[in-house]
Amino acid sequence: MPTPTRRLQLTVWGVGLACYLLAVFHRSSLAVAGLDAAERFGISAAQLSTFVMLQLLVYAGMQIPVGLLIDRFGSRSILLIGTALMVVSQAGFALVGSFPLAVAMRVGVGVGDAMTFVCVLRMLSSWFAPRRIPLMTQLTGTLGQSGAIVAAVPMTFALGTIGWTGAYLTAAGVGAVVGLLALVVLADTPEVRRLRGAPMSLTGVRISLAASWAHPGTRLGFWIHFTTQFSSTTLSLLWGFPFLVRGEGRSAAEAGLLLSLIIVAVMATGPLMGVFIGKVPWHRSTLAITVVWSLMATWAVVLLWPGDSPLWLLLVLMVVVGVGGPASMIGFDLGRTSNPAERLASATGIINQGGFVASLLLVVAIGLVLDWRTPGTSTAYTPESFRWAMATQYVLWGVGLLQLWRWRRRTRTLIRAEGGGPANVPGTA
Ligand SMILES: N[C@@H](Cc1c[nH]cn1)C(=O)NCC(=O)O
Repeated sequence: MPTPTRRLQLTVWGVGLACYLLAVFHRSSLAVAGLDAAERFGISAAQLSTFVMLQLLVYAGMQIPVGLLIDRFGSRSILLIGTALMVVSQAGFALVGSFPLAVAMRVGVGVGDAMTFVCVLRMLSSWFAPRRIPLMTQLTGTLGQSGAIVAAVPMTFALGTIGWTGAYLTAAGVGAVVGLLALVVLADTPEVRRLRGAPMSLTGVRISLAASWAHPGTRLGFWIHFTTQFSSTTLSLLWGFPFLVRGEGRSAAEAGLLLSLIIVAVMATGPLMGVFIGKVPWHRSTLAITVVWSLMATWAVVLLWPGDSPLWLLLVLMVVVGVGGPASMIGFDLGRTSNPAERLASATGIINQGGFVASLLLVVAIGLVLDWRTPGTSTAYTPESFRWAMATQYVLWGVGLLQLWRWRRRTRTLIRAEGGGPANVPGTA
């Protein structure tokens, strides 16, 4: 294949990244508007959290269909549909006044969001040489997370100045501009603008998914994503603010700054991890396991600390939690090196479900435990109830680590059987 110029590669990557950043922005744009949303739709805090749960549910549930659609219709087409869906739904969210319609619009945003990341990763694997993909993948995941900062700062400003409808319509407008850019610039591969895979019967779909799932590398990728990401997703999307304010006695301003540190840690460590896994692919899972142990240890110190944790400890916690994000991307690299191109997107979709399923389970578990440990129907959760609730993470880490070890052993055995080894991991050269 003719090598595309570096400039063209970077242009395609930049536009794909802009689409993903926009998806993260749309996904996070409700986090700063909680109070306005409660007032606008006349809903309680519990109903507000259904938005987040629904969003995670839709995201996770869409991953396999989206992966299959990409393998069949190409990443460009699916990415454009996803971006258009987010624009229309976000515009609808700006205009509707009832809770059920608002929920329907958030589902639309969630479906569009679910289509974005897997498309961008699939496109990268066609545009860049295999040795560059780990770094480009990390850069995409890392820089894309800044969409959450864009959602936090300018969105708060827009809500305060031009109001709900103006702020969400502006967000939709920005999305439309990025969508147009994607329409003009993106191509599935350097040679083919609109790639189409073979039509798939239901049996074909079943066989392809079963083959991806049967590969130990896909399974290892799934469990890496499952185990490393949920702490940061859950804190960022819902429980971080109440945990820091009610559970750790921090002011609202301190809590906001601490949560922003998660994104700073993502930005700082993502590229380093990309370089590491590109150079020592054999130890991708070792790095993921190290991050999981660090998460477990740091959370243990915070939860066992007598009284409120000191600020330095919460700073460390946010950094370690942030590192979990880039660590989860290791899962995608395992998916890439374990599956052929024609089922790469569906394998990526399977892996991408891991962290979001775990986050959904955790969001629900924290809510249930908080209610269980708080007397009556009060939502004045105590620091003690937050300790119990946050400790539910250890169940997910326990299950995840066991599976991680199991599938890492099998993946390594398979690589050795195929003639590879520590110095020579197939698909990484
Ligand atoms: N693990 C995340 C991305 C990430 C990278 N660094 C921090 N987080 C992930 O799976 N992303 C999928 C998505 O749609 O955001």
